[in-house]
Amino acid sequence: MIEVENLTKKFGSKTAVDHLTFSVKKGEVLGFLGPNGAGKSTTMRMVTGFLPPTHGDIRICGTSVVDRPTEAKQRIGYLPESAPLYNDMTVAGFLKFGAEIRGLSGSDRKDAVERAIETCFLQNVAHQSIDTLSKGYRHRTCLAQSLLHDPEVLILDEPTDGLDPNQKHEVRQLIRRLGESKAILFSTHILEEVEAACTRAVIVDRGKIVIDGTPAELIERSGTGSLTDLFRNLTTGDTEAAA
Ligand SMILES: Nc1ncnc2c1ncn2[C@@H]1O[C@H](COP(=O)(O)OP(=O)(O)OP(=O)(O)O)[C@@H](O)[C@H]1O
Repeated sequence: MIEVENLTKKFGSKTAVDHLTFSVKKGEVLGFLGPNGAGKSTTMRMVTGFLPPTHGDIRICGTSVVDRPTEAKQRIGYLPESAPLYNDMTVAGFLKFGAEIRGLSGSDRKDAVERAIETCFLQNVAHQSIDTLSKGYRHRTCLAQSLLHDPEVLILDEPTDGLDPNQKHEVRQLIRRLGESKAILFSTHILEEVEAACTRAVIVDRGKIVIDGTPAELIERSGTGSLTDLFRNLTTGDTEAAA
């Protein structure tokens, strides 16, 4: 459902993403790992059609994001790294607004908002103003907006960043559950997330994939049973600092 082929992004003389090729099938949750500056967010922004690639293409359910971006984006739910929220709206009001933007109206809009609230366990805060929410609930509200149109593909940029351990656990379980019927690509630099939420993971370093496998395969490849050791052996540390 997600096919990334030879995806490359250059910013001036800097190559942020370097000929990446991978795919994600329905029922797969692909963890996208790498150190700071490895090219994760740049890749996510190209996959979701917000940034044009220098080379390469992305197909969402067979539709090219480069050639037919509007059609491709209709099948994607996207949680960006710094997800935007309107603080003066209530949770339900924000989701209703999001559903309207997605072209839903009448009972379809009402059903979409109710389903997103239920899926992300937002019932208790549905009528609360967003500026009064804890970080975890704000995060879940952002996740809920990405689900409104029941997309086949979900792209989540560091979906557990800044959450406490209980909230991280809940969001990982939610990702796993959603992954049963969708194709999910999510970026993280938290290694425990590979075992907790992914069916497969890739590690990128300086814009290139350095390993691709199931959590069990990655642990075996580490030689020590530690994903941290594998990560440290395959990556070069902070790319910004290295540059
Ligand atoms: N708009 C831009 N202009 C110039 N360079 C950029 C731009 N966006 C990203 N970069 C550079 O591209 C590289 C990859 O950045 P990116 O944000 O994709 O990394 P990341 O893996 O998401 O990092 P982090 O884990 O810190 O979020 C970095 O060296 C970054 O400085």
